[in-house]
Amino acid sequence: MTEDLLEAGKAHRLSAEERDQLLPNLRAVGWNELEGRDAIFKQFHFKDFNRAFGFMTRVALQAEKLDHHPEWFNVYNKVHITLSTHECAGLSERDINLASFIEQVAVSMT
Ligand SMILES: C[C@H](O)[C@H](O)[C@H]1CNC2=NC(N)=NC(=O)C2=N1
Repeated sequence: MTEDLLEAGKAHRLSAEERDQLLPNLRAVGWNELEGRDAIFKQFHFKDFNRAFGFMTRVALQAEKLDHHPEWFNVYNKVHITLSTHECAGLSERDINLASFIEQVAVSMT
């Protein structure tokens, strides 16, 4: 696996310029910045628990591959996800990449 894929190296908190460039696409599909914490958040709704858990399973396998894991909450068909990077105590490119992957999976599950 390439270093790119594993995103080896230290994560850095996104600069204001990087945020201006990277966040609008995610905002457009329902991701929002949390207040009081440097993280992004989105609520997903699926048809039923099977779809929700299938979605979570696919995200979990990718998260493990990337060594970057979501904070999430599930009840029945709802999944709430918060993304942030512990290493830099805030939002990094790893969160943007995982959010983009999560969007692809969500689209394929709805
Ligand atoms: C030791 C291990 O590499 C780290 O704890 C990884 C695991 N998963 C992680 N997930 C998230 N969201 N942020 C991290 O900084 C992080 N770090």
